[in-house]
Amino acid sequence: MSVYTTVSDDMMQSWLSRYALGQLVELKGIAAGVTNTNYFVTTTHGRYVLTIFETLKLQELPYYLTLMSHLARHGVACPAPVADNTDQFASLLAGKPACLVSCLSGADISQPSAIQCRAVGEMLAQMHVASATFPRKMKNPRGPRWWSETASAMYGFMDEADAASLRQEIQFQDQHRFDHLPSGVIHADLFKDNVLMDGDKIAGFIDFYYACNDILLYDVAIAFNDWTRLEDGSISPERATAFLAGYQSVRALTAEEVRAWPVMLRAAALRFWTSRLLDLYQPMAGELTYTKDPKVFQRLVEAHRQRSDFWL
Ligand SMILES: Nc1ncnc2c1ncn2[C@@H]1O[C@H](COP(=O)(O)OP(=O)(O)OP(=O)(O)O)[C@@H](O)[C@H]1O
Ligand SMILES: N[C@@H](CCO)C(=O)O
Repeated sequence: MSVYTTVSDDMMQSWLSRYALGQLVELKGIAAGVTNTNYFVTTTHGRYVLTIFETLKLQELPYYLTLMSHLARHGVACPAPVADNTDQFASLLAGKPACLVSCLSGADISQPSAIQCRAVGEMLAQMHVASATFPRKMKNPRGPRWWSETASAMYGFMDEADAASLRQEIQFQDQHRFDHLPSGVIHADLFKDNVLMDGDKIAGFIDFYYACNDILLYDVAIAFNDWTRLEDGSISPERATAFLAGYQSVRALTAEEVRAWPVMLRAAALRFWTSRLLDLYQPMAGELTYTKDPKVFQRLVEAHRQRSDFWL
């Protein structure tokens, strides 16, 4: 259950007076989610999602919220933040930064079909294209420097063979730089649990709080590694082909991107291998973590090393 910050009906009603959204009808905590507190808020005007940010600061929010607003305005399926009477997307509630966004239909799915993978690939490309005109910039806090430094702090916790495999991957990635590839705004965490599906349609991408400016192909690889992976850890060729066809139906990959793809798949898997190791061995104080298994991404890195077919 992740309602870390409790909001009473009275607090909510009073905070809602900042908005042109009518009167509070119902306030209901959302159990899913790990990092933030989320509520469904029904008012006399409609249904919204309240997010209370447990770690991000008020001054850090404009990048993410104006990005979501920009994307929603361009027709990308994602929640639209609602501005208050002072034209701000976020303000303090119960002493923490909070915002309201539109409530989407649909639910996340764990076993996507090829058709659903195609739809996600297509919407991801739409997001990349639409964000080309987004003016703000954010560096990726979890790029190559971050994973090198984090891995150095993890080797001591790992058994020797696993540490050697991680070291090998960091060294391999150090020999490859992608600064020449197309870059832009990336979601950076487009896993299955961050997409709400309504049948075969994308109801919306959510959880933009790792979004940043980086290589577009890296975003494609992050989503690909999660959406096309079967429960046994192997990549489904049907899902893989459909996902990439969906992406390329909107934005064709350049020849340089196609050449970089095998290395990028490994980089994207390395990023989550490292973050899961960090969550396992050095969880943040007070954080409620359902620790996710780092081995899943270790195995994926190692499988990508052996591959000769990359679905492109
Ligand atoms: N705009 C929305 N419309 C409908 N449901 C939403 C919306 N935003 C979030 N949700 C629901 O709330 C749940 C939790 O949201 P989310 O995954 O963003 O939580 P978080 O704690 O902020 O992030 P994380 O779990 O990635 O750390 C989602 O699984 C989804 O069911
Ligand atoms: N999607 C991440 C967790 C949130 O960043 C993972 O599965 O490791």
